Amino acid sequence: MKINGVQHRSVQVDPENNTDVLIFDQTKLPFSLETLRLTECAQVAHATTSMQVRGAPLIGAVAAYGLALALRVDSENTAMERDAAMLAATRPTAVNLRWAIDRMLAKLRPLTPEDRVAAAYAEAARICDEDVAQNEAIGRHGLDLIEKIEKKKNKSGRINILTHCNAGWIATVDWGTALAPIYMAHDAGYDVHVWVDETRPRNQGAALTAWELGSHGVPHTVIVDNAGGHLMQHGMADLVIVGTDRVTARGDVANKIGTYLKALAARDNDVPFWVALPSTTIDWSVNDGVREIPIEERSGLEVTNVTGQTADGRIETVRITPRESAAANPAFDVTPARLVTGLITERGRCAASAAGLRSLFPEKAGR
Ligand SMILES: CSC[C@H]1O[C@H](OP(=O)(O)O)[C@H](O)[C@@H]1O
Repeated sequence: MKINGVQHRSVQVDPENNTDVLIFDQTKLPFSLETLRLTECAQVAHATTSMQVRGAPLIGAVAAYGLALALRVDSENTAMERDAAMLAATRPTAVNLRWAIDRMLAKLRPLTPEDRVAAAYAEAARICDEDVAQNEAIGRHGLDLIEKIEKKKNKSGRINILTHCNAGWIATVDWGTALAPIYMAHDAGYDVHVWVDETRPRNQGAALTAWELGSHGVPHTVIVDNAGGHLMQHGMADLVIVGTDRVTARGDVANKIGTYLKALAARDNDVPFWVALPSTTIDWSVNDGVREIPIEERSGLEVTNVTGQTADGRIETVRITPRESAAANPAFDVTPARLVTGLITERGRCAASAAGLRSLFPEKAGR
């Protein structure tokens, strides 16, 4: 995505040394855009658990480079398997992380240790290039959906889309998933406006989606997470598009906490609820999302404290609850397929069902 006319990806290898991994520190946004230089595997793991880097497709891509960094230190089997397992364990819900590590190991295990470093960087680069192409295709298939909705509207041409959390270009290598169709619709001249769920507790919407859309000139309004149902009741949302961290073989969708509640409100108000994802987010090995998808439990401090910028520009974290109050912080929830209007993938749109997914990915049918 372009920022001030300069093309950016969310992860790249430093062209100066073809070794170090460069990401944006997403915990610094929207107040500053800072590049983080990762030179060893442990730094990749920390960046992932601390959410300096986040977003299902992106944490997979960065973990792939993390394994390449690890192999530079020790490319023997024992170290490779240990470092791969450590990276895969950094976050449990986004299947892209496990998928990327498994793909890297499948490529690297047959090689001699001497050949592994170069092969790892090359495979990680392929993962990144594929993510960009997949997300661009998601954008095109989502744009077609927005165009259809725009034609059906009998009021002003403005298309109001609600999104939850951040599934933009900064959550992927580029383009994003849920935001890719929005960028393309905006660039195509459609009057698109986005209701941006703040997305407590880490405020990925208020801090990241709002920053992304504002940087690209897309009209948007930040709202509290609990306002979405009201807007839908009053016909102020034409469409909901969200990203996802894991979709099951029957179309159940794990995504940022609060997504399920949005889907319930959308169903109650006949608002189309679409989920955008590259096929690397599909977990063909599970069906029942509520029972089978591991939900990350994060620190309660993310609930009891908030971080923001003071009037004189300082970044501060303050407590918003009594010290003695406990806090629970499940980071994701699962929306059953029955509440999902459809899935937008790089191969097109389909119903959130086993048959729908098989129609787009027949090679996975026999799994
Ligand atoms: C295309 S990002 C998909 C997904 O990942 C985000 O989770 P997190 O911010 O915890 O990494 C969010 O659930 C997005 O919808």
